[in-house]
Amino acid sequence: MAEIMPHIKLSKEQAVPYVLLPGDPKRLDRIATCLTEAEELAYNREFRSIKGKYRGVPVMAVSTGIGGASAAIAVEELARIGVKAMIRIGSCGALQKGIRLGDLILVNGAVRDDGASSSYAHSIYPAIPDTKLLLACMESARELGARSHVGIARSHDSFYIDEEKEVCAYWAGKGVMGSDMETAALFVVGGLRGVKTASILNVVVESEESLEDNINSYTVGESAMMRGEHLEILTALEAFVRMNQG
Ligand SMILES: O=P(O)(O)O[C@H]1O[C@H](CO)[C@@H](O)[C@H]1O
Ligand SMILES: O=c1cc[nH]c(=O)[nH]1
Repeated sequence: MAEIMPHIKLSKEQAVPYVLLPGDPKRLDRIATCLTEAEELAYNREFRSIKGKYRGVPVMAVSTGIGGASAAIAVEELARIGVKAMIRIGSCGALQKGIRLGDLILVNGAVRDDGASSSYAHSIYPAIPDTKLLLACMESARELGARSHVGIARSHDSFYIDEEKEVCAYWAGKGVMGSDMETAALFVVGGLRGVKTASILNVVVESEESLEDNINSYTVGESAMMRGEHLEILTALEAFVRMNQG
């Protein structure tokens, strides 16, 4: 009997080497429209999964939910069933002026301001993507004509802290491009488990704008943010095609 992972509810028999990792389970519906032979595999808690093909290459997508803790569980269980490369398809807030809604941030390192990655390794251990996978994402984004920026993200555990404004200003001052909640955990856990990782973040809040307003319009609207999401999905899928070509 195939062992089924306790949270993602997937087994080795279902796994393919390449996986997209959105946070939001609903994003899988939009990923599915880019695939052929798309089928839902499982849906347990925040972990929803689909499988299909992109330009003939088998891929899966698994939602990680919000935060490093659940993302780390997804990465662990996916590594255990044989996944070799994972690209986060996330949303983020920009920390620098000039980065616009729907722009993509291709993360080349993450500030580990989350709890999950700290439970795996001291905070001086770097949260970095796989170089080849990041380069594949950069080439794909360029070919697709996506407005993209390569730089550092800060992964955190809550944006409702009393000092949020000051904390964001601090990291903006250090040149950090955007904030999300899962990239650091993905990079650290993936790195420790020998999985190639990358993270593409679609900007849904411009620097110093209202977080709630923009996240709300992201969930309902047809907009620059939705175009950004479509481009980040295609960028990741094209990167997997490049990886598959060797
Ligand atoms: O849209 P996703 O991929 O979930 O990413 C961002 O959105 C959520 C917060 O609204 C956090 O998970 C954050 O990292
Ligand atoms: O500002 C934002 C927007 C989305 N996700 C975050 O973590 N921060």
